Amino acid sequence: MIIGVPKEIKNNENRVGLTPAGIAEFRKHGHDVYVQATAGEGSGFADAEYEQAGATILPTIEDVYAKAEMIVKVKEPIASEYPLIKENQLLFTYFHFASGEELTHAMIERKAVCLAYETVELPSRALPLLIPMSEVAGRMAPQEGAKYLEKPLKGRGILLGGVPGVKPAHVLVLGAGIVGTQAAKIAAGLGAQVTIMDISLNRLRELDDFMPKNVVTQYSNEYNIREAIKTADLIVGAVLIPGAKAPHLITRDMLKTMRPGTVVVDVAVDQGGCIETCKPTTHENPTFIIDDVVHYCVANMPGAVPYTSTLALTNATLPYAVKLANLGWQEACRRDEALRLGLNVVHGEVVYKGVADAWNLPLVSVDSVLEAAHA
Ligand SMILES: NC(=O)C1=CN([C@@H]2O[C@H](COP(=O)(O)OP(=O)(O)OC[C@H]3O[C@@H](n4cnc5c(N)ncnc54)[C@H](O)[C@@H]3O)[C@@H](O)[C@H]2O)C=CC1
Ligand SMILES: CC(=O)C(=O)O
Ligand SMILES: [Mg+2]
Repeated sequence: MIIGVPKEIKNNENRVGLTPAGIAEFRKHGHDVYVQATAGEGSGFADAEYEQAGATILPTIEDVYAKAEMIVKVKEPIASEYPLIKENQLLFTYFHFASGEELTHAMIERKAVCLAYETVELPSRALPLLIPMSEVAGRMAPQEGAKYLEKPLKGRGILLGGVPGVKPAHVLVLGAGIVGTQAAKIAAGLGAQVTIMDISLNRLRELDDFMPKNVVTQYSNEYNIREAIKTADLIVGAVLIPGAKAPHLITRDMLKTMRPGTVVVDVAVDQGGCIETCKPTTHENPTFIIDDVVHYCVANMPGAVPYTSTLALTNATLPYAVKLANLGWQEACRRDEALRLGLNVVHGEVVYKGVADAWNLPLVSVDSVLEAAHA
């Protein structure tokens, strides 16, 4: 198969879809890989390293899309990339369709095969291609929150860990999955008083067993959230209903009950956000203020730490990408239920329920597109 790796063009997105080690793996299996010039630079990989590993460097993004049968990248295509996408081209990347109506319609129109990292799902319900970036974003959330809590950045002016004789900050984490757990762990490590909420009691039981004493678990419901936000200094949004729009756990009216300078880091913004007032922001301009609450809603947080993130992401994606190249997407998805769940939009049809529901589009069964592709 011919694989293409374009340079990411989203604001401050410094990750890249394949490392030189990934190129070597593809070459071992007899595939050809084309990498856009300087695609790996932001993650510390020079063109020469890709070439040594067996890739061909192409000068422009147009060249890469024109050559490739499968595109391996990081973030969803953005508008200038839409016209480059070819019918039947396989795109293996994050899409977050449930928060991107224009993107959904564009991919339907291009008749591409969109296999989304974030909905590849194991029988255990774990999301193996989301986990590594959730680990990164979860660990970043208290770090970013701590920064924006500083007074010159419009926060309350409170130190997460306090000091002897002065109370630490209160950090509220909504969602106790990968992002939430990592965020709670780091916030606790910095000395904050942490409350973590989830609707899964089993998950809260697990956390209760291994979290330090300054992390308290609490069931997530509107009553408890309304109470907790009154005293929270930093709120981390970390809920997920896979492939679907995030529920709004903090609504606009609730902001007025929060203290001025409270910071919300809505990591779930890539699925629409769990705080109603969150809108996606960029690393260039990460925050905005509504009702004196500082909103940090960067949809590609790991893009800011590409030296860590690219390796973490490609460790997880590469075996799946190689499987897709070896077998073709149809056979790979027939054999691997996890990959099959990654199919979101195929040849102009929406095949993932969360996406169809989000934009009121007809849902077509994955089986029927796999059958059609077989025929
Ligand atoms: N902004 C960014 O750069 C990044 C964003 N993310 C996003 O972060 C979000 C969370 O991801 P993960 O932690 O990997 O998901 P996860 O599936 O591991 O955890 C989500 C948790 O939310 C819980 N939940 C669902 N409804 C809830 C409710 N009403 N109240 C409280 N908890 C509820 C679930 O029970 C689950 O434990 C996703 O939207 C993901 O795409 C992940 C990485 C980077
Ligand atoms: C998961 C995601 O949206 C990211 O890593 O950017
Ligand atoms: Mg207020």
